[in-house]
Amino acid sequence: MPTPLSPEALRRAPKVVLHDHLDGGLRPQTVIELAESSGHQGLPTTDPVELGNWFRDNANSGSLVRYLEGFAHTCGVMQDEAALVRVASEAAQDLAADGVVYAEIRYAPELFTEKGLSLEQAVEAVQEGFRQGEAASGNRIKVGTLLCAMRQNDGWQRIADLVVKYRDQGVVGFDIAGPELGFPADRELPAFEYLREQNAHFTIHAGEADGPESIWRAVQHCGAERLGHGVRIAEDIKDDQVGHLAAYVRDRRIALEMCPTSNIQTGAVASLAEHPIKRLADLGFRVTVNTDNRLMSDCSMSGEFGVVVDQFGFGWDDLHRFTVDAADALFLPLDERKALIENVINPGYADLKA
Ligand SMILES: O=c1[nH]cnc2c1ncn2[C@H]1C[C@H](O)[C@@H](CO)O1
Ligand SMILES: [Zn+2]
Repeated sequence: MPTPLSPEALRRAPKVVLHDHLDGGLRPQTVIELAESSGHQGLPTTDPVELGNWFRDNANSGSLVRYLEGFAHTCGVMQDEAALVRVASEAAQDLAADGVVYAEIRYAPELFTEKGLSLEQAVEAVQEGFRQGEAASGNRIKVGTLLCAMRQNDGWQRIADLVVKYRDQGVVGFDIAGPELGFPADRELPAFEYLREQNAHFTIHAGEADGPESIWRAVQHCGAERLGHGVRIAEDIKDDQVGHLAAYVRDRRIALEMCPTSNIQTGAVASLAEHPIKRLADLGFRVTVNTDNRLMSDCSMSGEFGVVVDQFGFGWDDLHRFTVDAADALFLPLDERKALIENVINPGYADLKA
C-alpha cells in the first residue's frame, strides 16, 4: 500500500528546490530581531505572526512590482556579515527540516551593500552561513548558490564575475531577477556571453510578468539553461498545438522552475486551476515545483507539493518525476546528480510507494 499523501509524508519525501530566494525566506522572528539590532526602521509590526501575515498579504497584489516591495524590509536587515550568516544558516536548516535534500538558493549581492559591505564580503558571509546551516542540520541538505543581478540595475557583468570567481566555493550559477516587463534579459547580453565563454551556468526569470517573447530572449539570445517560472510558455500552446518556441523549450529539456503560490500572487496565472503545470507535464515539459519566497508566499516545498497534489491529483509517481527532473537540472556535475538521484531520491520514493 502506498503511503497516503499526508502533509507529514510530503515532508518526509526527499525534495529538490531549484528556485528559492534567500531574501524571500527569512523567519518573521529573525526579521524582527535583526531590525532591532541593526536599527532598521519602519517594520509594520513587531509581532511575528502579524508580520508573517503582513508579508503574505502585501505579496497578494496580483502584480510582480508590488510583490517585490516587501523585500525592502528583508534586505533592510541583511546589511552586515553576522545577519547574512544567520539568515543563510536558518534557510538551510528550515529547508532541511522540510525534507529538502538539495537546494539552490539565490540572492542579489548588490542588495546587501547599503551599509558598506563589499560584494565579496556579502558572498563570503552567505557561503559561511550555508556551511553552518548544513552542518547544523546534520548534513541532510546540500546548498548551492545562485547569484542574481537585478534587471533594473546596470552592471550585470560584476555579478557574472563573482559567479566565476566563487565557482569552486559553492556558487553554482547566475540569474537575473526583479521587474521583467520593460527590462528584457538581453539588455546586457555580454554578461551572458561571458558566462558561456567561461562554461558557467545560468537560469533566467522569464515568462512570469511578460510573455513568450521574454522567454525567447532568455533562451535564444542569452542561452538560459533553465527558466525561472516560465509559466507563460503556455501562451505558445493553442489547443495542444505546441508552437515553435514551446517545442524548443520542451525538446531541449529546459527546466521550468514553477512556483505555484507565487505565480498566483504575482498574477502570472489567474488561479491555481488555470496553472499550466499539469498541462505542460502531460506534454512532456521538464516541470519542477519550487517555493520562490517562503516568507512572502507563506509556503514550503512540502506545502507546494500539497497544493499541486490537491489541485491536480498528482501522486507519488508525479512527485518522484518532478524531483528527479529537478535533480537532473541542478547546476552540479553529472556524477553528483546521479548519486543524489540513485542514493537519495529513488530509495525515498520507493519507500513511499511501497
Ligand atoms: O518571482 C520573482 N520574480 C522576479 N524577481 C523576484 C522574484 N522573487 C524575488 N525576486 C527578486 C526580489 C529579490 O530581492 C531578488 C533577489 O533575490 O529577486
Ligand atoms: Zn524568483
